Amino acid sequence: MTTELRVLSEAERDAWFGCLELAFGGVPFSPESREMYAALAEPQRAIGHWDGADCVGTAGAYSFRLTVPGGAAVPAAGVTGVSVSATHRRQGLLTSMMRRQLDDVRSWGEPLAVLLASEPGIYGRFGYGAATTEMNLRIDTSRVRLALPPGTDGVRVRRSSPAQALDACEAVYGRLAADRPGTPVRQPGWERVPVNDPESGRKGGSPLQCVLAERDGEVTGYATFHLRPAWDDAGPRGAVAVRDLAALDPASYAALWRFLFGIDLTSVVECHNRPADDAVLRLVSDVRRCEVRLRDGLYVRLVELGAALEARSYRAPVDVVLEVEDAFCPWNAGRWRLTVDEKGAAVCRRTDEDPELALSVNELGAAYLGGVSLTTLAAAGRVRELRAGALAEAALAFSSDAQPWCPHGF
Ligand SMILES: CC(=O)SCCNC(=O)CCNC(=O)[C@H](O)C(C)(C)COP(=O)(O)OP(=O)(O)OC[C@H]1O[C@@H](n2cnc3c(N)ncnc32)[C@H](O)[C@@H]1OP(=O)(O)O
Repeated sequence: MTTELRVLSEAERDAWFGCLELAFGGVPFSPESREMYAALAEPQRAIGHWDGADCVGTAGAYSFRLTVPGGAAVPAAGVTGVSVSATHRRQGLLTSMMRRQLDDVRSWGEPLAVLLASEPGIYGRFGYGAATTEMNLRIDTSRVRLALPPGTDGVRVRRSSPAQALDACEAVYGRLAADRPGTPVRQPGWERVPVNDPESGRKGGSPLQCVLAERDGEVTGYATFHLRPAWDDAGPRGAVAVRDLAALDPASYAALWRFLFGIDLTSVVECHNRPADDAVLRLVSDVRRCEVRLRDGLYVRLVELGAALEARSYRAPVDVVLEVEDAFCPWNAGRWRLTVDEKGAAVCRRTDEDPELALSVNELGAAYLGGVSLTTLAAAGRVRELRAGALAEAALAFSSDAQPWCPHGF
């Protein structure tokens, strides 16, 4: 069987989307979701595999800018919509799309590609490393109390509709983005994604609800959530399913959590996709009644290794020669000297000096946003130290204070 791989044309969009929908089980997207994603789509950056008139493979790449350690927003291809028809799986179609896509991303001059994987086993072979961790939480609010910081009572929490709160929420998101590596800087249209509310996403809960935190009339935070109220003779049994929560200061942050903890007819707060260092775990009285589950989040692929390593800043000076393996993008393979000055600014150049650390591009992708330590990767046998001291120096330089996190899907 032969298939043709080509850039998507306008006329082919519906067939491309149909292939994607079927590959994920055939449950149709809601009309609103479909319209929203169609508006965000960048067809000139999407590719499809065609078997005659049938679309049998899809892959897209949003033109993101991603926050990296130090706060810069670096061009990154946001890989999305990857699928191969069940009739054509395990014949190399995905591999050929990843080949074409990474060549394209390189030709566009974007040093990074990033994605959220449907399954963790798929993308390592293409040089992606899991760089962020998502924390899922289930808090027993009938038992857990919050230690509120001074000023919490001065924050007003008021209801708004998600649609009306959109601009205020975006302003908060935008102010927080530079401090959180892994955050996509949202471009116009993307503000709709966190408030998109198809019935299938509610899991039996209410339509999306929203509250704003305000001080002196200024919005200082927001939370969006679904409610699944329930009760019986023994008391409240319902759940608050938090979709999003962000605040500009500790008092606003605590006020939002206090509101969520106190909603009548509920005894559980569930959160999906919180950052691994979420301060809520430092507010609670009983961490044992907060079930924590960690999973992989954003995967990072250094497409142009030198440009990528120069685009972020570092926590400490370092001068280290890296020996990098990269079978899928061989232009990155070989020795690179990374030199970081006192201000954290880096120069990364080809060298033929003796290597001091040996690793593959996957480990560099995992460590890139500062959330996965090179020391931990070395303990797992995935980084080799060839000069004593090089590992500790590089691990410190690569680390980030805030844990990297990607707050929304794409
Ligand atoms: C960013 C995103 O959009 S993530 C979404 C990914 N899409 C999905 O999960 C939708 C359902 N699944 C699919 O559409 C397909 O099965 C895909 C896209 C995951 C794989 O497509 P295929 O064309 O079958 O992959 P291809 O034949 O190129 O396989 C390449 C290699 O990956 C392996 N592989 C493929 N799928 C998986 C998987 N789900 N888990 C682990 N390994 C996998 C293959 O075994 C093969 O390994 P090999 O190189 O050692 O032989």
